[in-house]
Amino acid sequence: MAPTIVAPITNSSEITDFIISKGNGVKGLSEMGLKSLPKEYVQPPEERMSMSQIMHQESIPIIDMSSWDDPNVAESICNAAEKWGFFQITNHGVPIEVLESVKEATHRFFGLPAEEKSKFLKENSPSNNVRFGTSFTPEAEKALEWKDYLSLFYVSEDEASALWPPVCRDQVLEYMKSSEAVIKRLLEALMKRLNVKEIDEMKESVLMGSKRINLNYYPTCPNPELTVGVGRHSDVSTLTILLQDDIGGLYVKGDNGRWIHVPPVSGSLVINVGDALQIMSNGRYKSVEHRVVANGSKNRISVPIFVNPRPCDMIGPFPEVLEGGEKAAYKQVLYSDYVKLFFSKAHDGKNTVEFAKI
Ligand SMILES: COc1cc(/C=C/C(=O)SCCNC(=O)CCNC(=O)[C@H](O)C(C)(C)COP(=O)(O)OP(=O)(O)OC[C@H]2O[C@@H](n3cnc4c(N)ncnc43)[C@H](O)[C@@H]2OP(=O)(O)O)ccc1O
Ligand SMILES: O=C(O)CCC(=O)C(=O)O
Ligand SMILES: [Fe+2]
Repeated sequence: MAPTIVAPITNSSEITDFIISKGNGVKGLSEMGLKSLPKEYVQPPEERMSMSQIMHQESIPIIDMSSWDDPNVAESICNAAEKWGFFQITNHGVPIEVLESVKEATHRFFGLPAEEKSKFLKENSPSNNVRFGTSFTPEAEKALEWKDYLSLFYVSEDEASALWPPVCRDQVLEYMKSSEAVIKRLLEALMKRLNVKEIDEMKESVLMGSKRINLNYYPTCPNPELTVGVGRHSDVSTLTILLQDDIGGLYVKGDNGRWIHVPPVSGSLVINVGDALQIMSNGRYKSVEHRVVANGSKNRISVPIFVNPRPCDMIGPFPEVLEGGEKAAYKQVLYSDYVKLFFSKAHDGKNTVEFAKI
């Protein structure tokens, strides 16, 4: 096949057109072999990661879930959710082959030609529930983020069969299905500590009534020190179950404000508390700021499953948490209002949660 000749991209509108409108993403830009970072991606110094901000001696807990019935396991999960808001789990019951095949499927999707991927851009996608994009909210961001993504909001198997990209659909569905048991176990343990004895239908809906899965692709970057893969944010989910590959680059904010690396552990899943669980637990479990650095020599992928309330659910502190006389720190908010606020602005740390504070 004759090589495609690509003219150099020089100005801002050409960048936007090539990356956003034509569906090449930052992957397309990276593959052109550009020597320096376009100015649109240069983050202000306070948003870049410097070595002095990293705390090398700390690490988030790694919890072995093989003896699930041992009360120490549930205890470790709740302690980690209170102190760190982040932990890794091993022996979680999701087969390693399922994890490997969803990673392969992610590479397959991003390996498609831009014309194929652009069928899922917001303007072209057959549904709002399937979206291929780049950065986070390019229209609201002063500086763009070095990441492309495919975001899939799960409605039903039938909808997924009809609308999700066939190159990754089955593997993504399998990963979602096989992670259900561990998600339930985690939530059961976390609820017990909140005095919620049973996860009835109402609680199940508000804790895990909707799911979104993102396939993230962070291409090699010419000046990784000047930009970010994902800027500082907390997730708006109840819990996030994240599969990362073996490259590394995810950092979590520790309680002294410095950043702790989440090292890839083969076969593990990273779990983090989202804003919805912080609100429902009245602040007992913490959604913690995290970010992803760009990489100068390697492409990285990650696959988070965001476990959420349903968009139509009202969320607020559970009555069981307030039974002992604790004052509510958050009001009742409509979850879709909360998520729309999150998606309407650039990443801004933990600011979204202010919307729900009393
Ligand atoms: C992408 O990079 C990210 C993502 C994240 C995500 C972290 C999370 O925690 S995701 C969990 C989000 N929660 C849910 O999906 C819960 C359930 N869903 C909803 O409540 C709704 O689907 C909705 C998201 C509120 C959308 O409501 P709808 O009424 O259908 O309206 P839309 O027109 O579809 O969207 C409204 C508005 O939201 C933005 N948006 C929607 N989906 C996405 C998406 N997948 N990615 C980015 N932005 C999205 C968008 O601004 C829409 O406005 P437009 O004018 O652009 O249409 C963490 C870190 C990352 O880097
Ligand atoms: O890629 C990662 O490791 C984390 C991505 C993330 O924080 C997100 O998609 O919300
Ligand atoms: Fe996140």
